[in-house]
Parts: sequence; structure tokens; C-alpha cells
Amino acid sequence: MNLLKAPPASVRRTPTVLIRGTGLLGTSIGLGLRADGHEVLLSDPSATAESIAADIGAGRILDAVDQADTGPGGPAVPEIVIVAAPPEATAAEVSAALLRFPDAVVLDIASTKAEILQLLLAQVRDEDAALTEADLRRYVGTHPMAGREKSGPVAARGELFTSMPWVVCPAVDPATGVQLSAPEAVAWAEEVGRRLGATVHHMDPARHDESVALISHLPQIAASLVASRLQQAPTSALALAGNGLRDVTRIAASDPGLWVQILSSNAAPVVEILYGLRQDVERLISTLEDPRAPGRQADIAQLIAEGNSGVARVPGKHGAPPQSFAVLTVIVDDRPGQIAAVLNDVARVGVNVEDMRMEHSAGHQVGMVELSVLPGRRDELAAAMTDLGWKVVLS
Ligand SMILES: NC(=O)c1ccc[n+]([C@@H]2O[C@H](COP(=O)([O-])OP(=O)(O)OC[C@H]3O[C@@H](n4cnc5c(N)ncnc54)[C@H](O)[C@@H]3O)[C@@H](O)[C@H]2O)c1
Ligand SMILES: O=C(O)C(=O)C[C@]1(C(=O)O)C=C[C@@H](O)C=C1
Repeated sequence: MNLLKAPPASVRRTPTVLIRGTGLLGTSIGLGLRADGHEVLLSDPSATAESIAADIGAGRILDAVDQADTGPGGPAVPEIVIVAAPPEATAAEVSAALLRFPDAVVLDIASTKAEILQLLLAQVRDEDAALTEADLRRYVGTHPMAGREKSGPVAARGELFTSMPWVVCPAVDPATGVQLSAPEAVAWAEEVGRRLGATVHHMDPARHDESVALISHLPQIAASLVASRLQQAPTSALALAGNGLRDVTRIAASDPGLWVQILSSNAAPVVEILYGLRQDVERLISTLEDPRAPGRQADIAQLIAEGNSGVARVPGKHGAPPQSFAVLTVIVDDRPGQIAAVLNDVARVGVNVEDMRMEHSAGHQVGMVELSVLPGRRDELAAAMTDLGWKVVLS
């Protein structure tokens, strides 16, 4: 069915979805939409990626019979196509999907948005290309602000998007600001995000790219730069690594191939931010070259305080105001089933866990399950867990 002529997205329907590109993101979306009752078709140039995605339950492979498109009553025809390909392949895949499935709404989820739209608009303007402005009515760019430092379908998680932002960037004509995506297509782009449990935000492609330069691309660069300092570090120094290093470097394990594409397509706003960072680093270097000279201690304190005020502005879950959670740590034996047992007992007490982290104590057969809860519930949970026989540490 053509979703631009169908009942609105808010009406409960489960359109058939084709996912083109079944890596980490495509497979995670497939798992999430399958759990929501959608029929999901999968397609990837890599037969391995496609069949792993199908094996772990993200959908079924778009096969030769589907591709023959035998019309009504025949094999499934996608009503929504989600392009989850690498950024540099995205515009071509979006364009191919718009042409091949002339009734489908086509979304992409690439990490940058302006360049993809530019490439699509260039095709529309190119008289030799088949794509028209009417086709673009069915296209909407989106960007799930959720991912992992791992790639490929094996790393996929159906719950990846729960409570995370899902940015919807309707296509706009950059010269006039006129929206090119049809409102019905935009409504389906939002609905897909909501059905995956995400929180929907709207932004035009250029503002989106400026925003992610700061909140996504800068953190990746910072993590990579810090972690690259570790390459020559003595093993004895690395053995001392605590949570500080782990918190700052998790995403340094991200795929270089993906990040070459992301940073290249958003270089200008990233460079602007790096100029500011360079100034701060230079200021800190000269301060620390003589840290006891007059005014220098205040300078160091100011730099750390500026970080305090920046981090205090990072919102909590569902885009809620910044919230700091209270943490309690439950010490468990390092054996199977312990985390499940802890969470079971927390559920019995009736306290919602906002975040959880597992740490192992080097050289000891114990693990530490760190539970973040609303500050007002921490003491109650600690008391109840202690009564249930757990060893609880408050931090
Ligand atoms: N990784 C993240 O954290 C994250 C988060 C949000 C958005 N994204 C975006 O999602 C997209 C996919 O990223 P990923 O992390 O799933 O990467 P991935 O490497 O895990 O998967 C990419 C998949 O695309 C396939 N592919 C390659 N060329 C293709 C083509 N021409 N057409 C269709 N598929 C093709 C690959 O075979 C692979 O299976 C990227 O555009 C990325 O910017 C990634
Ligand atoms: O959490 C991670 O591992 C991510 O890589 C997520 C992250 C991000 O910066 O938030 C990375 C790039 C994507 O475009 C979107 C999400």
C-alpha cells in the first residue's frame, strides 16, 4: 500500500519494512520492528551479513521471488524502506529504493544528513538521472542517536533505541527552506522511531549536522585521541586502569571505516569545534608548565569547573532535564546467574534501575554490580537488598 495515500501513521498498522544494509543498525532496527509486529525483509550486499541478520531473528531475506514483484496478493512489497548502509553509499541506495519501490516511504539513518540531501537534490536537478522532486516527497532522513562501538549484525540489539533520541530531518530545499518530504512520510519516519521505543526530535539537516559535530563527533575524536596515547603505555600502567579511563575511551573501539565517512562528510562544523578545543588545550599546557605561578591554580580550577557546568547540561533519559542518580553497589560472586538474581530482587523491592554497570575486581573472584537509581530510592533499596542477604556498598 502507498503510505502517502493510506490512513495516518498514528493509526495502528504494521507496514512491511525492507531494511537495506543489515549491519549493527539495520539488524537492530529489524529486531525492534519484528518485536513490534512488522514483517521485515532484509537485504545487504554481503550475503553473510544478510543471513546472520535473518538467523538472529531480524526478518527474512528479500529473495528472488520478492524481487520479481508479482503484484497484489503476490510476495511482500515493502511499504517502508530503511537504508542502513554506510554513509557514503546512502544517497545512491536511497535513490535506488525510491525508484525501485515507487509507493514506498524511504528513510535513511546515516549519521550525517546534509551531504546526503545535497546528493539527492543533485540527482533531481540532473536531467539524465531518473529521480524527480516527486520521488523526494517519499524520502525522510533520520538519525537514531544510539549505537555501539561494534559493527555488524552480531552486535545488534533490538532495544538499542529505547529512550534514545531519534532525529527526524525532513528533506528541505536549502535555497528556499521549503519542505520537500511529504507530511505523511515524515509522520511515518517519526512513527518508526516511536515503535522502536525512541524519543522523536525534529531538526533541519544543516542544524542536525552542526549539533552532532558537538555531541557525537567531538566525543569520538576525544576518545580516539586519548586512547591513541595508550598504544605505547607500559602494561604495568594499563593494569591500573579504573573507570575514568574506561568511561572516556569506550567509543575509541569504533570502526575506523565508518568514522572516516562520518567525519569527512561533516568536516566543516567539526573543524570549528576543534579550533576552540585547541585553544583550551594550549591554555592548559601553558598553565601546567608553571602550575604554581600566580593565577594558575585558579585557571586549572576554572577549566575543571567549566567541564562541570557543561556536563550538568547533558539531559537525562527521554530528553528529561539533567538528573543525577544515586549509585549503590552490590557485591556478587563471579559466577553465572548472579546479575539476574540481583535484578530479580531489585524488581521484588519495586525500585526502577536507571542504569547498571558490572565491574570485576582485578585478581578477586567477585563482581560489583553498580545500580543507578533515583536518589530518593537508594537507601530503601540498599536496606531491602541487605535484608535479602546481599552485600551492599553505598558510594
Ligand atoms: N554505529 C553506530 O553507532 C551508528 C549509530 C547511528 C547511525 N549509524 C549509521 O548507520 C549506518 C550503518 O552503520 P552500522 O554501524 O550499522 O554499520 P555496519 O558496518 O555494522 O553495517 C553496515 C552494513 O551495510 C552494508 N553495506 C555496505 N555497502 C552497502 C550498500 N551499498 N548498500 C546497502 N548496504 C551496504 C554492509 O555490508 C554492512 O552489513 C551508517 O550510515 C551509520 O552512519 C551508525
Ligand atoms: O554509543 C555509541 O557507541 C555510539 O557510537 C553512538 C553514537 C553517538 O555518538 O551517540 C555514534 C554515532 C552515531 O551516529 C550515533 C550514535
